[in-house]
Amino acid sequence: MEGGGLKGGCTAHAPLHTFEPLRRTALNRVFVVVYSCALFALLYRHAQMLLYSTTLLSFSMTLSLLISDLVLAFMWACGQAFRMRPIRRKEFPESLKRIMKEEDFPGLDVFICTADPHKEPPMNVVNTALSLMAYDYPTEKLSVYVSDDGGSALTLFAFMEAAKFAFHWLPFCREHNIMDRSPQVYFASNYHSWSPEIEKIKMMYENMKVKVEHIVDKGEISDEYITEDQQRQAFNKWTNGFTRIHHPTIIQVILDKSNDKDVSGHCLPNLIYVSRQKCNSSPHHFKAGALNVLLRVSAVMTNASIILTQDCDMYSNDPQTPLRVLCYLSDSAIQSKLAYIQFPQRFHGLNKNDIYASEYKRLFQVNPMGFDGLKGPNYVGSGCFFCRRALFGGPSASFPIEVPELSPNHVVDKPIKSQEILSLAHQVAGCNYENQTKWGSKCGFRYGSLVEDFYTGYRLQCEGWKGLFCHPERAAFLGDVPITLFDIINQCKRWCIGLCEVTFSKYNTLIFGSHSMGLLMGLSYSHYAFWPIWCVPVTLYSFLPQLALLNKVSIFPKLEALSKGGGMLKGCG
Ligand SMILES: O=c1ccn([C@@H]2O[C@H](COP(=O)(O)OP(=O)(O)O[C@H]3O[C@H](CO)[C@@H](O)[C@H](O)[C@H]3O)[C@@H](O)[C@H]2O)c(=O)[nH]1
Ligand SMILES: [Mn+2]
Repeated sequence: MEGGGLKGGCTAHAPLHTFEPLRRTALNRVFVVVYSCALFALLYRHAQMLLYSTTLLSFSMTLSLLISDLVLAFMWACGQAFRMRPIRRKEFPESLKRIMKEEDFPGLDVFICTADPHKEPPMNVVNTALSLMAYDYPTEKLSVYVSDDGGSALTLFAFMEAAKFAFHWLPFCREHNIMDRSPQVYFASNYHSWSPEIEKIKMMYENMKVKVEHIVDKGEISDEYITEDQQRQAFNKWTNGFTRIHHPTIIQVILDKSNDKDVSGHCLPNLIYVSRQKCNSSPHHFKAGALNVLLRVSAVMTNASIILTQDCDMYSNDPQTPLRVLCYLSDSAIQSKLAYIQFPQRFHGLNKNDIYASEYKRLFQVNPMGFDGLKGPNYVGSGCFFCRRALFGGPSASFPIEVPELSPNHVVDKPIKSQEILSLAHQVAGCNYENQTKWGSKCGFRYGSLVEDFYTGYRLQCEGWKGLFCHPERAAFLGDVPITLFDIINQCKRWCIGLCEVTFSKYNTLIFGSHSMGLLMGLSYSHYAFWPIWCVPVTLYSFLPQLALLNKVSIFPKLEALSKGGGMLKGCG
């Protein structure tokens, strides 16, 4: 990307970031050559066997072997692209202060997506939001937007409670310099010493938790919990005809940085609840649709130049994360083409040896380093900081957008709760707003695949944007893995369908991808896009040995046959 060796964005004294190639790269390249020769020999043998086969049985078995091994060889070849130039990066947030004052930090809009209060408990979503609101970042530059695709009053209620708790929690984190800023994680850990102050804030948290869990269990908010008129007005929007798939837009500014100060007098970040309009007649495009609504609503309200997209089950595990991001974004050498900075998805609650292999370490931690040495990692949906501009056209040309207020250059000069801002925000969150616009095709998060993250990152990189992989030792975010077999199979099915949608479109990673980004990037993306075809060799290989045994056919060469130089098998020949 930026040349070889140990390099980085340098100031006069210390670098903000460096990177170095991994040591085994040369060895990997030699291995690829040797192993490719072996693969060609194997495929040659299969082809020869096919030509010499005499019975239908031996023919079909050899053909199955040939197909399986062709698929395996193709997947292997794609995977090797990651090993051609893997790099490891390091950033030095402590050097940041020397070149940048806090007043000059860019704005940061955080997007959290949730879709179902029963599958994604509001208490978890609230913990994610609190951990992000408590970032070590100037609060007047920070806004947190919550997209509720479940359109649930329970989620809104949970956030109203969370806002009250934030008045105490944020100054508490700052004063005690706490690392675990998700209250649930902090109070579950037992390393902090007891003090009356900790006990007091823990009580507050427990009270909130009991209240929220109680209303979620009951499925409705009883009158006793609604204390303010403003709250009552908000909940009145849940009228009789309101369902999760058919309802009007609800936008609620829960915290407003220009008015709300925490108990120590510091301003609080904006906290905005958004449930976009849903109607049976127009497609909602799942998470990509939700993110595009947030992109527009946030443009109208705050229009920060950096956006963090976050799944509701992924809390922040390190309050310094945005400073790491600034180490890259403030480097003018890479700024102009940089679309996003991806952190790995890491998970908590796995047992030490991860016996169910839920960590997907290769997918989320190893392969992205390989991508990073080329044009950058794929976007994985959560833990990713975008430059807003990247979602509005290519690196050299952005196109005019239908409403000037949505443009990334627009400066918001009205209070967030003003009537003009609120009515425009409602308008851009409507379900028919995107008709006849470029949203989802050229602008914003891209539609057309169930894996909108993979597809969006891919399309951005095809346009010429670059990504960057940031993998600090302490996990920046920690999330949940699916824990039931049903959930895992469902996730797997969703990913496979989404990837097939990309593979069988005109944006095929092998053809379009290699053409736009070069062969290695095309192969790397194909390693994911073609992931569903693993099922071909896995299925064939699980039946072949039994069939061969039953029919007394041997499918692997015998040593003596090989030493005679023929390689033909008695049974199959
Ligand atoms: O209509 C929808 C569906 C989902 N979501 C949210 O999208 C996120 C991811 O959905 P989930 O069902 O948890 O999918 P996973 O397979 O666990 O997620 C992985 O795969 C997705 C699709 O590739 C990515 O979007 C995610 O970021 C990535 O973590 C969650 O926060 C949901 O609340 C919505 O907002 N609206
Ligand atoms: Mn998930």
